[in-house]
Amino acid sequence: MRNLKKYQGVLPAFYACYDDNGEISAARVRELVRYFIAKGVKGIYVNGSSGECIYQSVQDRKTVIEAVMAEAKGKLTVINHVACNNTKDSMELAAHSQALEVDAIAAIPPIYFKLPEAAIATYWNSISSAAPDTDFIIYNIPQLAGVALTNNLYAVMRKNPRVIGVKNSSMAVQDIQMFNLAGGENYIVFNGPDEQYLGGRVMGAKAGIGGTYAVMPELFLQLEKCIEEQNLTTAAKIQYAINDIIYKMVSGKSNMYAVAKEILRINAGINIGSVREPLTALLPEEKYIAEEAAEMINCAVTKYVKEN
Ligand SMILES: CC(=O)N[C@@H]([C@@H](O)[C@H](O)[C@H](O)CO)[C@@H](O)CC(=O)C(=O)O
Repeated sequence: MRNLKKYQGVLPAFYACYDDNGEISAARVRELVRYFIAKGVKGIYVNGSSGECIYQSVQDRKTVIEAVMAEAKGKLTVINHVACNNTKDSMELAAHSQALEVDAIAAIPPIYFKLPEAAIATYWNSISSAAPDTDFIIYNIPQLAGVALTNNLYAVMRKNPRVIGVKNSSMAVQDIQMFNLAGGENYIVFNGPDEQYLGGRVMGAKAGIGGTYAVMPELFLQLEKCIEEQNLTTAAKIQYAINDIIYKMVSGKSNMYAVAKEILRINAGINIGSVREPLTALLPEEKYIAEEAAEMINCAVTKYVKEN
């Protein structure tokens, strides 16, 4: 049996940290890592959707994970997403990740062209072969990738001994139950949609990776604690508070990650820049959205964390 404990818990998706010119800032990456260490999360998921990987170069992504590991090694579980939508660059990032001794690499399927499952398996196994000593996590996010992981493809991938599980961001929580049943105790499923962290954990996910954890890690840690204690009544209340905050964050035209970065400036005094075009930066007339969400977070933390 594998020891998957280092993955079991709350793992915020790491944001892209840019300087004032929109270039990757290693210093700001390291500051955000220190923030997560101080918050007591289990680990971080780097260079994923929340990390704006789709809009970054291979060198950008190498710079990010190098700065992350300089600060996080030995202190956080680090999963690095390496898919680049072509096999060659993805393998280069996989090999680079192994050299840095990340805990695991992850990969979405190839996007744009809808490839047959055999081609997807070849793509993933080629990436994994470039990091032969590193755990491999399948990233299922059909609403963005346009390709869904099936039980058949998951069975094929479990023949690769480096595959340890699935980060499941599909909105159908039953997918978590399906993949958890298929893999059993020797594999892990991570819950992807933050709005259904509770549902995903109840249906079989043993951990969560999410794009909004960064602005409210205390709430997800308290939610996880309530789940572990089987206090589902309070767990539901915290999940509802989290969802109200997410709905506020996405209530305007500004990209959610631009809003999230403003919340970090307001609540944590951390400046990690804006978002990279074509994502929409925080519109001046929508700054109130971040301010109100920041206040909602502080109120929920006082109510569900500090008073307990
Ligand atoms: C479609 C999408 O981005 N899903 C997010 C969620 O965490 C999402 O941000 C959250 O549920 C808010 O809608 C994650 O599942 C993916 C993610 O965090 C990442 O890859 O960085």
